[in-house]
Amino acid sequence: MGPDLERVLLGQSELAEGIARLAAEIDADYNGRELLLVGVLKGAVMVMADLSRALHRPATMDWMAISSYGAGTKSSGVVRILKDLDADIAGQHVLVVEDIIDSGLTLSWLLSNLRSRNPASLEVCTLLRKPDAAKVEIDVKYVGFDIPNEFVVGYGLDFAERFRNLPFIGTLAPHVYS
Ligand SMILES: O=P(O)(O)OC[C@H]1O[C@H](OP(=O)(O)OP(=O)(O)O)[C@H](O)[C@@H]1O
Ligand SMILES: Nc1nc2[nH]cnc2c(=O)[nH]1
Repeated sequence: MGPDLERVLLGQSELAEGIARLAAEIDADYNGRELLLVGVLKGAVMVMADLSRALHRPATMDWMAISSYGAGTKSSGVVRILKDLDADIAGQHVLVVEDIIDSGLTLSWLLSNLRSRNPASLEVCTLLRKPDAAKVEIDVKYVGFDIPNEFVVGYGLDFAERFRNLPFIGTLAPHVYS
């Protein structure tokens, strides 16, 4: 695991089961509707890659990059668009794919931004959610795992750009961020 990590929270097989469960729910709900998956860079890359391949339906993909965390473990509260969507989403069934909802501030901002572009429907799928960290209420239709209020890394999630390529989700050892 390495000295910079404290413990494994979700291993590879648990993550694969969670993704398969989410894909089955989405498959059932979107029967007969064309789906546009909107991935939120960079953290959602792994979720998007695995979830999209677990779906049994055609789906298009687009990407947005927004940032509110800078290099540390606390939300700055200021959301910046680093890369916008390539195409218009008006009239489309949009499913936002996220790695984690922590305070909810990023997603709350993103949803109001996307809603103003008049999609036919707008829902959210997140791999992880921290119920005890929520600062705003958000209606999230698809949640992989509710986790404790600890900073996690791996499977796309970083600390100062490190750890994104770990195949599992783990917690950081305190010496890394203190
Ligand atoms: O609910 P919140 O407290 O707002 O936090 C959630 C956001 O933080 C992470 O992104 P980050 O800004 O770290 O960018 P990254 O995906 O490029 O790592 C994550 O991907 C979410 O978008
Ligand atoms: N890597 C990482 N990014 C986050 N962004 C919001 N919460 C988290 C977290 O727990 N880990």
